[in-house]
Amino acid sequence: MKQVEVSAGIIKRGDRIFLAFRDEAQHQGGLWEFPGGKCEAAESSYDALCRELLEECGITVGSAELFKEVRHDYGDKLVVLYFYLVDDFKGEPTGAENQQVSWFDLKMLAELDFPAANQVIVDELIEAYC
Ligand SMILES: Nc1nc2c([nH]c(=O)n2[C@H]2C[C@H](O)[C@@H](COP(=O)(O)OP(=O)(O)OP(=O)(O)O)O2)c(=O)[nH]1
Ligand SMILES: [Mg+2]
Repeated sequence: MKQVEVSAGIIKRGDRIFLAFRDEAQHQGGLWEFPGGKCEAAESSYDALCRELLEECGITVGSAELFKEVRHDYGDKLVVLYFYLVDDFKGEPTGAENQQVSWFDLKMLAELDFPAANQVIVDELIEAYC
């Protein structure tokens, strides 16, 4: 089965989180995501995070720490996700690739639809900050 390593950023400012909406045509489309993407060969997960957040959201990561590593089998794809907590960044995040984006109150996250691999992250964020 296809296996991919992905870095994603939990972009946090106070008690709000910046999310992007995955296009219907994408794998796990029509769901909210923490912005990010696939790690390239010989690229660290941290470097992939910084590159993807610049490409997709136009921000420069100042510092970020690994929040949790999640391995999830979607049946058609095995995904290893490195979720980083990003609370220091330069620039104002936008949908730099024309994707729909929004800031959400942390307590709102429970109401949104995410890919299955994200459920544990949403639960832990609400537990930690709400
Ligand atoms: N970015 C991101 N991907 C996620 C999350 N949760 C989750 O299961 N995924 C899965 C969906 C995809 O199978 C994979 C990420 O792929 P991607 O489409 O974002 O990769 P990419 O930005 O490099 O895009 P591409 O141009 O290579 O298609 O990880 C999440 O919160 N953020
Ligand atoms: Mg992506």
